[in-house]
Amino acid sequence: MKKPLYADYLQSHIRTVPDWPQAGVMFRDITPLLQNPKTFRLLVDTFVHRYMDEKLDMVAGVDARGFILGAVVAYELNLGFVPIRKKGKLPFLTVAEEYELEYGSATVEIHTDAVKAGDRVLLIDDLVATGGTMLAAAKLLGRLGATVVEAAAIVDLPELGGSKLIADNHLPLFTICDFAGH
Ligand SMILES: O=P(O)(O)OC[C@H]1O[C@H](OP(=O)(O)OP(=O)(O)O)[C@H](O)[C@@H]1O
Ligand SMILES: Nc1ncnc2[nH]cnc12
Repeated sequence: MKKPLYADYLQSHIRTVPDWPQAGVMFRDITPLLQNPKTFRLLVDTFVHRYMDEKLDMVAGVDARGFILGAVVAYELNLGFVPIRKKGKLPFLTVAEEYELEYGSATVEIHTDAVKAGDRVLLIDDLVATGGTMLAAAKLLGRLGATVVEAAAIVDLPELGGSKLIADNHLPLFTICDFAGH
């Protein structure tokens, strides 16, 4: 896939914090990218540019960093936004998907009326690591009968295998930059 315009510029505003939240993790911190008004605008516009001619019905964002990006992209595309949340946060009827983390497991949930059968949905998170979160979120949308047109994130960490897992599950994935070998 061709690199988006400004991919390197945007990537240069992602801060790496070694050994956070635990030893051995290189945490890719997107807060500087959001903090700077110029990079925040370019970031949002990169997604808007990619999807503005797609026939979409909804944007779904993943708890929590996917909310920051997903809501703004939805607004700019004149679409509604639905949250996919960690377990126990949504008040109405939900469906849930459990998925494996590096250690243990986690659960994400969506309201049963968040999307309709046949809806074409753009799924947004900030980052793909093992891919478990993005795949579980896509499964929830699939269980409600929606089509995930694409899963989108700012960052791919290919060494953790998520983008391959997502491709193996036939889910289209768009990311702006990756940290292979960094
Ligand atoms: O590809 P995976 O291995 O599933 O990891 C990616 C997920 O991990 C991070 O969220 P985290 O669970 O740390 O939650 P947060 O957004 O609340 O910080 C990130 O924002 C993704 O949602
Ligand atoms: N290395 C990492 N940096 C930021 N968010 C993450 N989520 C999972 N792994 C991550």
